[in-house]
Parts: sequence; C-alpha cells; structure tokens
Amino acid sequence: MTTVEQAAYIIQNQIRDYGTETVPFDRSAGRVLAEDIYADRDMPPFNRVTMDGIAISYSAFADGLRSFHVSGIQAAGDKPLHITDTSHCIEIMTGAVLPDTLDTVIRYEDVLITGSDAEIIIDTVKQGQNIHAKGRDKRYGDVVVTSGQLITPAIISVIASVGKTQVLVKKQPRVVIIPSGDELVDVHETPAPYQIRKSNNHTINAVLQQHGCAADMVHIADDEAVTRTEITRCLKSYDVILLSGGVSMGKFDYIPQALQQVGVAKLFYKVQQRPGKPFWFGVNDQGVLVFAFPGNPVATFMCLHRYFLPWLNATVGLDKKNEMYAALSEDFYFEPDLQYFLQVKTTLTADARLIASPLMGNGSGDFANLADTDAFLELPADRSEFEAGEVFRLWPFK
Ligand SMILES: Nc1nc2c(c(=O)[nH]1)N[C@H]1C(S)=C(S)[C@@H](COP(=O)(O)OP(=O)(O)OC[C@H]3O[C@@H](n4cnc5c(N)ncnc54)[C@H](O)[C@@H]3O)O[C@H]1N2
Ligand code: MOO
Ligand SMILES: [Mg+2]
Repeated sequence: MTTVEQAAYIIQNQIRDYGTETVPFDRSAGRVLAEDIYADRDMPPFNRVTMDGIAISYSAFADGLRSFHVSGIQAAGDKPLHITDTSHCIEIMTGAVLPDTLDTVIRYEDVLITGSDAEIIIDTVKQGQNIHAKGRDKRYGDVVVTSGQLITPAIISVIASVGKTQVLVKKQPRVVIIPSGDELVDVHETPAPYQIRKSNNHTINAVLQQHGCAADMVHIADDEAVTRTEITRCLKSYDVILLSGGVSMGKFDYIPQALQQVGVAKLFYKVQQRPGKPFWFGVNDQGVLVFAFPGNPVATFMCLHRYFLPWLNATVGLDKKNEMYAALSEDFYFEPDLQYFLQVKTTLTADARLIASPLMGNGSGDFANLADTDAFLELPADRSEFEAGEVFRLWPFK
C-alpha cells in the first residue's frame, strides 16, 4: 500500500503554475504577490513630525533661548509654514511636515504656552528629536515588498501607501468541490431520519476561502452514469476536482471506477493511514488533478490538510518550510500498521514548548470532535507505542 510519504511525494510531483492575474489591491489579502512593490516616494515622504508640540530651530535653544514667540499653527495635511526668525516657533501636530528652517520638535508636555509665548520647561532637548526623517524607512524606487509573499494585512498597507490600486498575484487553480451520496441533503433542508445534511463540502470550501481560493460546488448522486457525466463535464471546466465520498468498498461507491472510465489515470489508491485510507488520487491527460477523499468527515478534513493544502501552497509559489512539531502530552497506543493522524488540542507552555493533548473522538465519522481539537499529530506507522514527551509532526487546522 502507498505510504503517507509516497502519497505526499506523488502529489508534490504534480505542482502546476496557473500563471498570474491582476486584482484590486483591497481584494488581494490571502493571495500570493507576483510582482515586486516599489516605493513611489521616499518613506516617509517628508520630515514627519511624531509628537504634537512646538517646532523650533535648535540653534536658538543651543544659544540659550527658552521662550519662543508662537507665530502659527500647522496641522497634519497643511502646507508647511515658512519661519525665518529663529526666536519664533510654531505649534505643530503629529503627521505634519516639518518646515525647512526648523529642525526640532518639543512635546506639549514639555512646554508652557501662555498667549503667544511658548516656554520650554525641560533642560535636555536633542537636535532633530521627534522627527521621522524623510526617506528614513525606504527610498524612492526601493523594493518595499518582494514578489512571492503571501499578501497579509500588513502588506496591504504598504501596497495602499504606494498608490497601487491593482496588484499582480498568482492565479489560483479553478476548483470544483463534489460531494457525493444519496443520503445527503442541502443545509437548508430538513433531513429524513435516514438522511444527513451535506457538511464536508462546506468545510472544504471554508478552508479554501481561508487560502484565497474560490471554488464551485456540484453534488452527484450515487449513480454510475450520472457520476461519469458530471465528472466528464467538470474535467473540461476545472483544474482541480475535490471529491468527497464514494471511494470505498460499498456497492454504490462508484468514484474510482468512474474516474478511470472518463480518462483519469490513477496515481494511487489507498494510503497506509487512518483516517483516510481509501484516498484516491489521479490526473487526466489535460493535467486536471483529482483528489477523491474518503467521505468520512474527519478523513476528508485530514486529507485536505495533509495533501491538498501543501500542493496548493506549492502551486502558488508559497514555500512553507516552517514545518510544525509538537510533543505528546501523554503515552499513546495505536496498534494497526497505519500512519495515525491523532486529533489533538495544542497548548504552548511558558517555556515555548508546544504540547499536543490527544482527543481521539469516536472515529472518522465524529466531526463534532474537530470543533474541540486544533491539529492532527502524525504518528508513524512502524510503531505502536508513543511516549509522553516524544515529538511528532503537527498539522494544525485552526
Ligand atoms: N468494507 C469496507 N468498508 C469501508 C472501508 C473499508 O476499507 N472496507 N473503509 C471505511 C473508511 S476508512 C472510510 S473513510 C469510508 C469511506 O467511504 P466513502 O469514501 O465511500 O464515503 P461514503 O461511503 O460516501 O461516506 C462515508 C461516510 O461519510 C458521510 N459523508 C459523505 N459525504 C459527506 C458530506 N459531503 N458531508 C457529510 N458527510 C458525508 C457519509 O454519509 C457516510 O457516513 O468507508 C469505510 N467503509
Ligand atoms: O478513513 Mo476512514 O475515515 O479511516 O474511517
Ligand atoms: Mg462508501
């Protein structure tokens, strides 16, 4: 049987490049930047006052002057005032441009203003204090954000500040999510006693949304001909098909055979793991990838995190080298010769150790347990006993 490592390797050999597209900058968070962003002005673009107070010429202070005539007030957004008399000061606000002839700002807390006189009531003043110098952070033309990064909220402000209304990002694959099964009804429907509401597909969709990836959804009934027709149609319109259900040994599990009948070549079927053993993966001659996840909700969820998301990240050029590991909080025993994805709740200790506490739940149908846990701990297949304190690879999902 295919091991977890082999399955991951086979999938990572199918990395694609879907090119780039331009999107409005305020809709680009979560996407991967495909161009360098340059400063269109110095940053800051002028000598920016950082404290509300008065601006003076330091030379006058150095010559012993302590009381200055206030000759004006300058707010942020005002054109800079022009002051020539060194015995004059202006009141000036945070964010304002420092006038050319002035070089030092003293906070309101350190001056006493009476009428149009400002008296400095501290002894120590440093030339240039409370000024964020023009070009101190970045120079005009500097690269301020490099291509290939995930666009975070922090990066959005940089993009906004340089006036880029549109940004070039990596294109995401066109994805369709296909839940299958006659027992499934829509969320707004009231299920008969022998039915359940669809949930796996919505979970997949929510995870994709978190990764800036939109997807369509198509339900297929447990009918062999319908399965073939729908998959054939989707193979023409999408880059990736994510199926959930219908891949095991049941009389109505038509997915593996239907996929092969419509020209999707199997790259593996069945992985040495729990949950998710019946996972099927393949590709057609147009390069469309098909991830057919086992229908049990925890199996679908685990396979999505363990296999699909690393593929998606690599495809958009995000190299997630920061693998995570955690230590088991207690001894754990798992007999079968399968890699076990143990549901855990993680905590970070005061000495920066990540601890994973097992919360097994009731098997791969118990998706309510996922709400109480936040990661899978990947326990290797070649052993049965795992000791408290031992460190294993962690797949966080919250
Ligand atoms: N004889 C055997 N039976 C089963 C085996 C096996 O090796 N031999 N493997 C078991 C394992 S492991 C899994 S996992 C499941 C995989 O089943 P399928 O992929 O065929 O999925 P279904 O039979 O369609 O459904 C399984 C289960 O999941 C529920 N489900 C499916 N889709 C959804 C959805 N979109 N939202 C919510 N719940 C969904 C479905 O109702 C079933 O309860 O097979 C075992 N059997
Ligand atoms: O993958 Mo199945 O989920 O082990 O039950
Ligand atoms: Mg089944």
